[in-house]
Amino acid sequence: MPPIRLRGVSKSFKSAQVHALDDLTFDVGKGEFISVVGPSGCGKTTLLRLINGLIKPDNGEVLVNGRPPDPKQNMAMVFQSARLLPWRTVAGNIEFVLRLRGHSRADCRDRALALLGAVGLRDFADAHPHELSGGMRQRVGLARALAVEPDVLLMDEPFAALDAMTRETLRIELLRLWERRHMAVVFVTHDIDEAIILSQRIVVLRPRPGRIDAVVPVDLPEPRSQVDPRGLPAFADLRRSLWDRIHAMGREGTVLEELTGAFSEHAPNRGEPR
Ligand SMILES: Nc1ncnc2c1ncn2[C@@H]1O[C@H](COP(=O)(O)OP(=O)(O)OP(=O)(O)O)[C@@H](O)[C@H]1O
Repeated sequence: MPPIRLRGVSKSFKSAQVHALDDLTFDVGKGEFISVVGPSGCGKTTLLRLINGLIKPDNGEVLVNGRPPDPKQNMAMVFQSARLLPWRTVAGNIEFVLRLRGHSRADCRDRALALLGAVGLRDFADAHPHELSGGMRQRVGLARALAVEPDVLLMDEPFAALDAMTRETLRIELLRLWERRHMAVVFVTHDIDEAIILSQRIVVLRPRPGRIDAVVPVDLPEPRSQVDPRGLPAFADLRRSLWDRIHAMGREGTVLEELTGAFSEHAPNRGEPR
């Protein structure tokens, strides 16, 4: 059984009369890194919330390690902002999660320091969140997520609020951690290049209701923490084909506005008529 399995999953928000997701079926394999892309409102965050069990599907089945999602499972989520406890130190934020899992005080401290070392923040263990930059706080968020040794890691646009250089550094750090630990990752992003750089497969969603438009394999060299694929012709081809797919959604007249807003920063041929 793969770590994540979805079969015919649909979800509506009746109060808002929104049919958010319709008939989603796919698996995420052990140690697989997949990204989910699609225009604003196509249901990416809803998909993550279904996988971590915060909400339940109306139809179909979501299984994590063969069971319905349960907060006690080894699963972690990273959001766009790290949501740290401001009154705790950096190490204290990680220790807190470990204490909840029943680790001894001394063990928590050792583990927290090791994790902070892994994300390059060992020297900031006793600082408070307000003393850190946005990128550093996201690193702490990542370390805290890894503290539970998740076999499923869900990430909702974790680098979207960061500047380009910090984003680049954190991508490489994430890849290094994933290459070492090989957890199953579902990474939501608006950034097509980021999706290609990080993933082994990309799930493209189309909106209203959110459906799978395609599941695209990324056949580029690994380990990606060492081989930057952006100069390769295969990268350009894949980027082009993803963009063609997304523009085709726009031509169908369903999503042009959202696409222009959400994807324009990275669109090839920006501003050129198509
Ligand atoms: N709790 C909720 N109640 C009502 N409607 C909701 C709720 N959560 C999501 N929706 C609606 O479901 C649809 C999908 O939302 P979702 O946040 O999953 O999209 P998204 O692809 O993550 O969007 P974005 O890229 O803008 O973050 C949207 O139309 C949204 O308004």
